[in-house]
Amino acid sequence: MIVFPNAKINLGLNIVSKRNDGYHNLETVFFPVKKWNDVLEVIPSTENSDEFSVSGLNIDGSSDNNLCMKALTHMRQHTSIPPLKIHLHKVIPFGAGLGGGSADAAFMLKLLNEQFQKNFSSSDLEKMAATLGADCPVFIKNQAVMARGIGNEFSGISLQLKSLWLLIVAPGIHVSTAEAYGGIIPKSPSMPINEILTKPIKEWRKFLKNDFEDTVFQKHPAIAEIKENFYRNGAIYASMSGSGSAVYGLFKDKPEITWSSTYVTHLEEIS
Ligand SMILES: C[C@](O)(CO)[C@H](O)COP(=O)(O)OP(=O)(O)OC[C@H]1O[C@@H](n2ccc(N)nc2=O)[C@H](O)[C@@H]1O
Ligand SMILES: Nc1ncnc2c1ncn2[C@@H]1O[C@H](COP(=O)(O)OP(=O)(O)OP(=O)(O)O)[C@@H](O)[C@H]1O
Repeated sequence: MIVFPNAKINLGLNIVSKRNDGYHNLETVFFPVKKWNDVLEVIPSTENSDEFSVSGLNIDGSSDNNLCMKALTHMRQHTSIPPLKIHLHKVIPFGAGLGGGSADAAFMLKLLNEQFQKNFSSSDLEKMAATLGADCPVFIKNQAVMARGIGNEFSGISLQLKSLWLLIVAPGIHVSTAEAYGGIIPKSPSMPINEILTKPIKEWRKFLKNDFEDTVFQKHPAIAEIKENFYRNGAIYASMSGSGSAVYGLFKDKPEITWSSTYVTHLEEIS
C-alpha cells in the first residue's frame, strides 16, 4: 500500500498561554498543502522483523526515531501488526514548520488501520496521533480547521482560497520547534483568527500574525527577507509557517520570483 503524506501551513498562529506540562496553548488555522507530498510505501516483510529505508531528503536520526516507525510502534501497543517493509521517500523539507514528519506519522496510522482492517475511528486515531506530536492529529482528517489547545482541539472553518496561487519557500534553515517556543512571551490575541479570516484577504496582512515571526526573524534575517520579497512581488498575504523556517505567500496570479538555488520551493494553484 502506498500513501502520500502532505505538508501543512498555519494561517495565523497566536501563542496564548504556557501550560503546566511545558506545552503552550495556541490558536491557529491549519491548511493542508495537498500537492506537496512525501511517499510512504508499506508491504509485508519476508523477515521476522521490520525493515525501514528512506530516500530523498537526508533526515537526521535513526530508524527508531523516525516518526513513521514511532507510529507503528504506538499502533502495536493497541493491536497486533505483522512485520513490515517500509519505505519513506522524503520530499517535504523538515524543521521548516510544514509538519511533514507529523504527516508521515498520521498517514502511517491511517494506512495500518485500513490495510489491516483495524476499524479504529478517526477520533481513536487522533488520540494515538497526539502521543506522537502536537501537529500530528490534524493530518488524520487532513482538512482546513481552526485548532486550539496544544493544537489538537479542532473546530470547523470556512475559507475561500480556491484558484489562488500558493507559493512556499523553505530556505534550508533548521528551526527547532522547542527552541522557538522558548523565545515567546504568550499573550491573548486581540482578535480571534476565525474572525480575521472572514475579512477580505488583502486585509489579513494588518491582522493575521504568526507570533513566532519576531524572534525567528531577528535570529535569521534571511527568513524575513523572503517574506518581504513575497510582498514586493504582489502577494496578497505572506507569513512564516509554524515555527519556521518556511514562508508562504498567497497570490492572485501565478508568481514568477527567482530564488537562491539552495532554497526549496513549492507552487500550487489551490483547488
Ligand atoms: C509550531 C507548530 O508547528 C504549529 O502548528 C506546532 O505547535 C509544533 O508541533 P510539533 O512540531 O508536532 O511539536 P511537538 O513535537 O509535539 O513538540 C515539540 C516541542 O515544542 C513545544 N511545544 C509544542 C507544541 C505546543 N503546543 N506547545 C509547545 O510548547 C514543546 O517544547 C515540545 O517539546
Ligand atoms: N518522517 C520524518 N520526516 C521528517 N522529520 C522526521 C521524521 N521522523 C522524525 N523526524 C525528525 O523530526 C524533526 C522535525 O520534523 P518535521 O518535518 O515534523 O518538522 P517541522 O517541519 O518543523 O514540523 P512542525 O510544523 O511539526 O514543527 C526532524 O528534524 C527530524 O529529526
